[in-house]
Amino acid sequence: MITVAQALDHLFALAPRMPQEDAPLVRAAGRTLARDVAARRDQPPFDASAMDGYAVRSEDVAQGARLTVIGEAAAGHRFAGAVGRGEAVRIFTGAPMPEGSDRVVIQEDVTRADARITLSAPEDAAPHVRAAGGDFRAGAAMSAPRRLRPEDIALLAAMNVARVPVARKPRVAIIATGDELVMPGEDPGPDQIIASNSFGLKALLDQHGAEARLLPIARDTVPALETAFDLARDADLVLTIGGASVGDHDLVGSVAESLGMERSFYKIAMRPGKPLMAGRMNDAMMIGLPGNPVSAMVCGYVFVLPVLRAMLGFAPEAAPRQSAPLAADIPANGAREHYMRATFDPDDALRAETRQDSALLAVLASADALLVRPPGDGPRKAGDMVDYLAL
Ligand SMILES: Nc1nc2c(c(=O)[nH]1)N[C@H]1C(S)=C(S)[C@@H](COP(=O)(O)OP(=O)(O)OC[C@H]3O[C@@H](n4cnc5c(N)ncnc54)[C@H](O)[C@@H]3O)O[C@H]1N2
Ligand code: MOO
Repeated sequence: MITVAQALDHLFALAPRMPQEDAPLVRAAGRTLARDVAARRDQPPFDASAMDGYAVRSEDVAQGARLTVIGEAAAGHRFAGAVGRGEAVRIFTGAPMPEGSDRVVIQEDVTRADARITLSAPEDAAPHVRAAGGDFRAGAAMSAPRRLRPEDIALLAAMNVARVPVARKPRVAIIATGDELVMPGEDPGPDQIIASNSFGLKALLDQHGAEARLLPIARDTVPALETAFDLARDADLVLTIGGASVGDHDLVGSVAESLGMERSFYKIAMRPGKPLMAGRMNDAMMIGLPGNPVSAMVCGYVFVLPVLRAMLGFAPEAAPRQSAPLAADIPANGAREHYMRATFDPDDALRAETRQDSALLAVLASADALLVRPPGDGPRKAGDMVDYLAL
């Protein structure tokens, strides 16, 4: 069996990089920027007023000073003339500063009578002017790769980038396998259960930038699996769930190989998730996940998400780990890296769940983290620092 780190290296070597495509701004949130983009203009493009008030020359500002209002500047409408000594221009937030003026006195500090204003003691000495290019200059770059957040979309819009170069969404085909499975909402027979982890994986992958598709459940027969792989032909990544172990009905590996899958590895020294397999399948990549619901989800976090990020153009890196103190003693770990379901106490200490069976979705759903135990780790005491993956 190989280690988790070795498996990740193999997976990164198999992961196809997504081509670039253009997305309109309104569709770009959550997508991954595929190359650096540059601002097409300065922002603001002119010195602009930051307040509603009067644009003046700063040498004219004194308590009791009286100035003549010679015109108006509003956002989108500049004042055509210039402000001379003893003059002011009525101005509103966002308007270009008139020539000659270098300061805005806010209207709260002014008494107006017809075309005359009198300045009272100013509340502050701030000029209330936003300098041209003060936010960003033309040519300023947003660097790729970057998962575009709503604030990035706003910045791209201000940069006048209407179409955004993004990585194509990786197409992931998810194949749940097993005679015992029915879809949620169906009427299960007495020996049947509801397919669950396929839905969890789709949610996980879609949330992280994939376009995941659930194929019909494949029965434990060679023709059913062949049909499922055929339906997955256009995928960049084929994810199977179940049928990965050593039982008589575990056919996924052999059927995939008969269809041209070149296996890269099978079995990892980890718990849960041991019977993971992966390989190249024609132009796509195939990952065979173990069927146990928690095993499949844990492998989703530990392997599939880092692969997805690599496909989107991010550096090939393991899922980020954090550390926290243990809430209670835990016994020595075995020879496999253990991803234990754990919750945070109110004091932020991490508590391993007592029940760690890889079939228990309720335990996984109430967990905050996967506590990572290295292979052969000795017993640990409350207060010891441990690594975890946040869920
Ligand atoms: N003799 C051995 N038996 C098993 C071993 C082993 O090393 N030697 N490994 C065990 C481990 S660890 C795991 S994990 C499982 C993985 O088996 P498979 O990948 O072949 O999965 P299945 O047998 O098809 O299913 C296991 C379990 O999960 C349920 N399942 C499957 N798919 C789904 C789904 N989409 N949604 C919900 N539940 C699903 C299935 O009904 C089974 O209960 O093998 C152990 N056995
Ligand atoms: O590896 Mo299995 O995934 O331990 O339950």
